[in-house]
Amino acid sequence: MIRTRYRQAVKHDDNISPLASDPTRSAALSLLSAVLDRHRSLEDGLDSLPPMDARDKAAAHRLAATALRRRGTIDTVLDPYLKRVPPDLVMHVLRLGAAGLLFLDTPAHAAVATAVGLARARKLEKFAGLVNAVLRRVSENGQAALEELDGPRLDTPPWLWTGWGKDARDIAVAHQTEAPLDITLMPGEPVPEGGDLLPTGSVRFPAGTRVADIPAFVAGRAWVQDAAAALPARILNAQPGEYVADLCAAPGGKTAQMAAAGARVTAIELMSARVPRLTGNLERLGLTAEIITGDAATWKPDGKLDAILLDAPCSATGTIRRHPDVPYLKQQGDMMSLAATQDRLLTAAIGMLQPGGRLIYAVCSLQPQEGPDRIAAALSWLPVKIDPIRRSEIPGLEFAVTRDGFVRTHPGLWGDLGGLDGFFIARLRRL
Ligand SMILES: C[S@@+](CC[C@H](N)C(=O)[O-])C[C@H]1O[C@@H](n2cnc3c(N)ncnc32)[C@H](O)[C@@H]1O
Repeated sequence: MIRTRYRQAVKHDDNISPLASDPTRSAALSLLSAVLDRHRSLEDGLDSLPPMDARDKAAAHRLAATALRRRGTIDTVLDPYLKRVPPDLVMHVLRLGAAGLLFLDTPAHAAVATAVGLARARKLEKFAGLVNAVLRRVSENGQAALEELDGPRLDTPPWLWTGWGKDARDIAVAHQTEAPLDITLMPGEPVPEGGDLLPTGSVRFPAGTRVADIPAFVAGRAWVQDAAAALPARILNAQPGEYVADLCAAPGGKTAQMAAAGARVTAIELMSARVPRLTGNLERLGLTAEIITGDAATWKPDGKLDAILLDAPCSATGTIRRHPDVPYLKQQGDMMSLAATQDRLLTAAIGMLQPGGRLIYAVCSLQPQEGPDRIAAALSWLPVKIDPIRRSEIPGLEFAVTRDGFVRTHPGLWGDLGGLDGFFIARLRRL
């Protein structure tokens, strides 16, 4: 049955529209290939694109992100129409075409014709007939096929699903939709038009809002930061004049929060390539911090610190709805080395604090090995105690405070407000 369909479909080759490949689809193909074939991040892929119109680039990003977000579902829909698995690049052309057809309301003739044009432009003429035939089938039958499929499950790698325990389905459902745009405002800045003030203080705009269209951002009075990512610095609650460090700082959202609160901030960043973004962001906001390029685990502060924010390097599985490339860049096997790095940073951080000083440990991860397990380990060998986070410290998210006094957010929470990234946050005090 499947093979017959395929043979019949190939005959449609004669009807292919001569529409040439457009820059958006060509860029989207490069992005998809960067992530799936070369295991580079979407962000790196975007940086490597040739100069192009900003709107085309944004559209390419959206198309590639949708193909990644829904890859399991898309591949399942395509499968019956493929006699053999085609070469990777052809498969990506099909994925992009199907993403447009199934999830982005691209009209059938445009989705098919641009995919065929793209195949030809990439010297894949031999497969133009296949692309045409398969995508025609998807345009005819794809929506009906979708109704039979468990999208959240298909689009989530099993090791992640297992790690998310009872919340897995809620999280996976939330990943199917593009995240809204959240910003943090400088103290005293009024809520910009079109934005909704969230109970935790962040301001939210609908998904797809261009940050360049928000006057407060353009004026250097706001920065992009998910509502959950704004919580660690809010909970740290740096006071004017306090000596604090942001141990893993770039691109600087949390450094900016602490500097805006009037603290004396030292921001440390290991990757020199990420430092210009940190400095650039602070300059744009007119904020000051001492910036150190180096390993936070070996940095020595100028005296003991009042407070530390350790936003540790992690698997970033809490940010999948914003970064749908994460499941293709990280693997279960990475957990051990990330946990070891976090333990090293936690140990160093405690040594920098004055007695009674507070440490906020945060990870944008949903994996237990990176959150509660690291705190349990720290409690067993470091001179620290848990300082439980109180529900009143995160208004509107009281239910995210665990029995142990940690904060655990995930994208399935706040569903009516548009969700939020997954974070684990703990506050420790040096004994
Ligand atoms: C989760 S990101 C930090 C995000 C940042 N706190 C913010 O809110 O904008 C982690 C950062 O830590 C940096 N990093 C990783 N290991 C580090 C180390 N040993 N010392 C300092 N920075 C490190 C990474 O390069 C990355 O920029």
